[in-house]
Amino acid sequence: MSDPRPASRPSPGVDLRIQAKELDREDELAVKRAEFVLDDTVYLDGNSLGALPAHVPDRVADVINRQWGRLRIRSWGESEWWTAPERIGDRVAPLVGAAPGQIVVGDSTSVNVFKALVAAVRLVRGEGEGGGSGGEPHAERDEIIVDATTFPTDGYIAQSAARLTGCRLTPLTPAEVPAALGPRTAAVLLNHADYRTGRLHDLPGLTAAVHAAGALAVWDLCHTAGALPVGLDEHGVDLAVGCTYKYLNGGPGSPAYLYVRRELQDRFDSPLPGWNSHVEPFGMRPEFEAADGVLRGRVGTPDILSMLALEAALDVWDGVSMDAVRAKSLALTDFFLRCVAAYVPQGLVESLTPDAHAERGSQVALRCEGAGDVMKRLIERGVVGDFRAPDVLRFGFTPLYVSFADAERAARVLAEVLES
Ligand SMILES: Cc1ncc(COP(=O)(O)O)c(C=O)c1O
Ligand SMILES: Nc1c(O)cccc1C(=O)C[C@H](N)C(=O)O
Repeated sequence: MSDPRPASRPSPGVDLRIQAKELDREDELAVKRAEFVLDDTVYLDGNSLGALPAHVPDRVADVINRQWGRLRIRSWGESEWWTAPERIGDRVAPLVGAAPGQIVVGDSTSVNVFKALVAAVRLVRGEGEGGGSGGEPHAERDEIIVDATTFPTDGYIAQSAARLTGCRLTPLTPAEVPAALGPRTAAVLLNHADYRTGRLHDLPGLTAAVHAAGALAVWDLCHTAGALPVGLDEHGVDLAVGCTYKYLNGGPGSPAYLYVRRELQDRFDSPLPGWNSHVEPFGMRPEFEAADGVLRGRVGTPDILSMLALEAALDVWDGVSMDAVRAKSLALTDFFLRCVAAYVPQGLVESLTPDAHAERGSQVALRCEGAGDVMKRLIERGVVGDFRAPDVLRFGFTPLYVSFADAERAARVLAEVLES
């Protein structure tokens, strides 16, 4: 039988390449790409380590050469090093929907998970400094619920926090949480997006359910901050943490952040009180007296070089609307999935990422056989994603610098690798 299609009909590849060009032409965020150091690889690993904003090296060089090299100790005041954690916290705040004065930057995400979770249990029980104000103390609450699908560090820290507070730890998928909440639940630690599948969890709904049970919600925003609107204040989140080296492009090991809702701050009793969280750090007093506000979330000397690299990196967000970022992220992941469906023969990959926009973060996870080897070959061919054991290919879409042409090329090269 002859082919009924007209001879001039373009292949799906030509169509998709044309569409990618059109989508890139219409993309209001496309101009942002020039603000990053990128080469001709397709970089889809910004959900692990964000790309370098081009102006950061000069700013860091100034911090090293002038602030450290010439001003030395004077820089704690003159270069405003001392106040960097709260100042940069206020730069992160609008990106996660928080009013100023509720975020401090510092330490790793793991350390901040520990602070937030232990403090949440103490808050609910009315323990600690000024304890019991603002509500009924619930000393009998002795359960911490943790997302069973979490990035491992949160699970490990939750185990330790449970041991230290005398709580039992209940690992559950986020969908199972509402039904499991009860009068003994103290705190619930959840991920806004699943690091493996890219599934977005219902932060407003789950936070409301946790509150209805009289418990507190702690959210890990590592995979959503800088990728979509979070709305911490709007949704009444109690405590939140996140890293800054993924979608916020702060650099390898850049400091994490801790959000403490304003109404909880005067009762926030950190399990890691350090001299930087003291009301009078240079008083060098033997007894601890917590500082006011979110400063209580600080611990020791801030890691200034990383922190000021992050501060510089945050400039790329000036004038960027998180709604535009979300719209592009969804369009990119939709388009990538469409290209994968068009190029990759059926049955070779299975998407673990939900189709529904309301359930999708900013990455696509594809399950396939030999995923580790497939990712190695993709990287050799200039498409950088990552592999998560045992069988997941992860592709992160950072709307500030990933283009639709990148998405099309990644799917095309994936098909070539899988067919070779
Ligand atoms: C959800 C989540 N939490 C925490 C971490 C890591 O925390 P840390 O910054 O302490 O390495 C990661 C990734 O590294 C993560 O994906
Ligand atoms: N933090 C990382 C690191 O220090 C080395 C390599 C990877 C990472 C990551 O961020 C992994 C990431 N959280 C993940 O979602 O898998």
